[in-house]
Amino acid sequence: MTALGLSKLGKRFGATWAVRELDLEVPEGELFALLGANGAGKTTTLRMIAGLLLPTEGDVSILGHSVTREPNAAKRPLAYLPDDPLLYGKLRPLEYLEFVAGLWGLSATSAARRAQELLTWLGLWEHRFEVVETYSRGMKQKLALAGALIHEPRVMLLDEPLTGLDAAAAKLVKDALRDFVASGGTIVLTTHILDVAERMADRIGIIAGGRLIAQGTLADLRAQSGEEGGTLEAVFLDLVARGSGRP
Ligand SMILES: Nc1ncnc2c1ncn2[C@@H]1O[C@H](COP(=O)(O)OP(=O)(O)OP(=O)(O)O)[C@@H](O)[C@H]1O
Repeated sequence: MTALGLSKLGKRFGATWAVRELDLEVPEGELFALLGANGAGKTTTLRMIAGLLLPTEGDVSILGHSVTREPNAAKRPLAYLPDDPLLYGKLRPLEYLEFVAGLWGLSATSAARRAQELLTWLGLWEHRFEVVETYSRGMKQKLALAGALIHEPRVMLLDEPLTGLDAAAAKLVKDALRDFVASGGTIVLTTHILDVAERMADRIGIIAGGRLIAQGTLADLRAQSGEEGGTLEAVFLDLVARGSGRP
C-alpha cells in the first residue's frame, strides 16, 4: 500500500513558491530521504504532509486519507518530529510523554506502559526524575523521538533527526529508525548528512528550488547524473547544479 502520496503539491509564500508541483509516492516499509540545500523546501514539504501548513495547490494522502479533506484520519497514523521540537522544560520525561499520549487519546495505563518502554529503550529511564530543561541536546532529541512514537504511528516524518547527536546517540536513533521500517513503518526524513542518506535510505529524493528534481535509489541517481560510480555527494552536487533555479 502507498503510505504517502503527494500530488502536484505546492506552497507559495507571497510571490515566492517554496515548493512547486511536487509528485511523490512512498510505499509502506520504505525509508525515503529528502536531500536539498538550505532553503530548498524540505521543511515546507514536511509541514504540508503533517497538515501544519495548508498547501497552495495539490494534496497529500497518508495511507489513503487526504490531509486536506480528511485531516483527522490522515494525521492519526502520523508522527512529525521537527528539527527543533517543542519540549516543556519544567516537565519530567514521564509527565511529558503522558501529556503527549493524552493528546492522542491513549489511556493512562497504556501511556504509562509505553512511556516506560520507550524511555528504557532510549536510555533515558535512569534520568526520569530530572526535568527536561536540564537534559542535553541529544537527550532532548531522544525524548522528542519517544514523544513521536508514543501513539505507535505507521508513518514518521523526521526533520534532521540526527543533527547534534553524538556517535552513540546517533547509532541508537538510526537503529530505532531501522527497526521501525523493518516492522512495516514508513519514514520520510530530511538530512544534510549525505552519509546517512546513502547508508539508510531505500530511496532518495533531491529537492532544489522547491522542485523534486530527481528521485530513486542511489544507483538510479548515479545513472541520472554524470557521476556513474560517484559518491552521493558528487551525484547530489551534479544533479542540483543541473536542476536548480527557482520555479
Ligand atoms: N513561513 C514562511 N514565510 C515566508 N517564507 C517562508 C516561510 N517558510 C519558509 N519560507 C521560505 O521557503 C523556502 C523554503 O524553506 P524551507 O524551510 O522549506 O527550506 P529547507 O529546505 O527546509 O531549508 P533548511 O535546510 O535550511 O532547513 C525558503 O526560501 C524560505 O525562506
